[in-house]
Amino acid sequence: MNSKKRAAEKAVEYIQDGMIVGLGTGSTAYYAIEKIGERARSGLRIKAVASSKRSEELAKQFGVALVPIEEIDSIDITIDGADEVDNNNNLIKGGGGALLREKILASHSKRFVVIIDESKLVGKLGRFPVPVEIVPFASNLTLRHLRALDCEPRIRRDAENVYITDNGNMIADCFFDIIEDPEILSARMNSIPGVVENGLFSHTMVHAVIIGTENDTVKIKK
Ligand SMILES: O=C(CO)[C@H](O)[C@H](O)COP(=O)(O)O
Repeated sequence: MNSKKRAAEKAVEYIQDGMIVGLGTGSTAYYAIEKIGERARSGLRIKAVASSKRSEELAKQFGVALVPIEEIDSIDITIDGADEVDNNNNLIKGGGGALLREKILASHSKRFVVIIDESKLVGKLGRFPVPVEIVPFASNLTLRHLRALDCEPRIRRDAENVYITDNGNMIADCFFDIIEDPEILSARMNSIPGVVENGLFSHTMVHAVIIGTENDTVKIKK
């Protein structure tokens, strides 16, 4: 079993009967959704909300019952991947383009459990570009504001075309070197008109990080 799958399957052990479960997006979250489906077929009764159209499709494929997000008040547990995790459990997310819905789910979750392999661990964030969801209107001007934060923003493309999120927006991938203070940077980014949300997730949201290692075990970082 690979490391991502090992982390995902460990996280799924936290799920109990009757819970509302947030489904993440990406290749690690895939294994979690697959495992939740397996447990559902063995009798686990849960309802799920998805952070992307892709994860919604996977849930249907694996037989995970979905509930419209408008019908819930809170989420018991969300299980999701990350692109980088620093020493304090701050995250960069959104490599899969789903950061806005992922952050909404995480912020309403009693437990937000992050599943990664060891390659995602860093001392300080910044090796991976910070994805920022921006509205298409005046995106050139929004990029100018982002550039003033000392990064090189690039509009994400999907082969030939500009990548469009599930919310009809664009992603600016912002290349920094080292991010010294993710909280301040996140606040600065979100104060720019035209920015919808950014991919920096505060450690204050994170309940646990489950790391699948190469040697058949998982480590849990709180
Ligand atoms: O934030 C995400 C999607 O928007 C993913 O969780 C992140 O990109 C990690 O993906 P993977 O598990 O495929 O490495």
